[in-house]
Amino acid sequence: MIRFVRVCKSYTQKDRSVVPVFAGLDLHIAAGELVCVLGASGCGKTTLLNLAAGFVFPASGSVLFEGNPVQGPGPECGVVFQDATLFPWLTAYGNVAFALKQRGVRGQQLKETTSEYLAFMGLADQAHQYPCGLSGGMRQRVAIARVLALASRVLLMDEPFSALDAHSRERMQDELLRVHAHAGQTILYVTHSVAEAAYLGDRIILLGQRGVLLDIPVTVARPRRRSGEELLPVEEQLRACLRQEYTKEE
Ligand SMILES: Nc1ncnc2c1ncn2[C@@H]1O[C@H](COP(=O)(O)OP(=O)(O)OP(=O)(O)O)[C@@H](O)[C@H]1O
Repeated sequence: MIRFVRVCKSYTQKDRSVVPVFAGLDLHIAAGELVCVLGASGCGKTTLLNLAAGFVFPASGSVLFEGNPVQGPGPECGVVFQDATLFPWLTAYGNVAFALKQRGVRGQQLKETTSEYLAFMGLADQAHQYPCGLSGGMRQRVAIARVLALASRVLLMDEPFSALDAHSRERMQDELLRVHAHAGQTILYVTHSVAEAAYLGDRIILLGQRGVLLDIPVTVARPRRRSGEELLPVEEQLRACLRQEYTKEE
């Protein structure tokens, strides 16, 4: 569904120095896959999502969505960042409805879809609260409800739960798995947590300074046990690879 073909990407800093990020990255993401992306800080995880979303473009090579070059942000991709970016002057309901209105949804369908997705994320009672009256977890759930309501076929998630407390994070991870099992979106999920990647991923990609270091499937059946012994071999493989990468940097 998404293909990165010999993608080269670098950034020019203010002092004109060039930071190379990808030099010939090849990656294929199949429809319906939940792919977790791990890697040391600065290796290009966010850049990978931004390329898939059409927020930035490769210097050479191509990023393809169903065979066509990604030419800019489109309705097929929903993006969730680390901190929910909600309009503070709109309620939870207003934030979800606004996104739907942008897509031309009106009238009864607008009301029904907005309410349905807020309820799906457990926010029916908070629908008329403004973001400042919601907890961080609730704001993040509104952001996810907004993306899900748009029925994007691809979800690009950049450390979406990292600002949450441990309990909320686990709940949100399970909600994401429930949504994925229900709607089968293709998900690219950036995380710094080996345990989170092993718990969520169908497949884990470990990025390093020289591109993809590891690309492994997680074949453990769901529901998985958090840090269960079935996941240990995957976690250990990832940790060993990350350790090596950090050692090289030092
Ligand atoms: N807009 C930009 N302008 C200049 N340099 C950038 C820009 N965006 C990213 N970079 C640089 O590109 C490299 C990759 O950044 P990116 O944010 O993709 O990494 P990351 O793996 O997501 O990092 P982290 O885990 O810390 O979020 C970094 O060295 C970063 O400083």
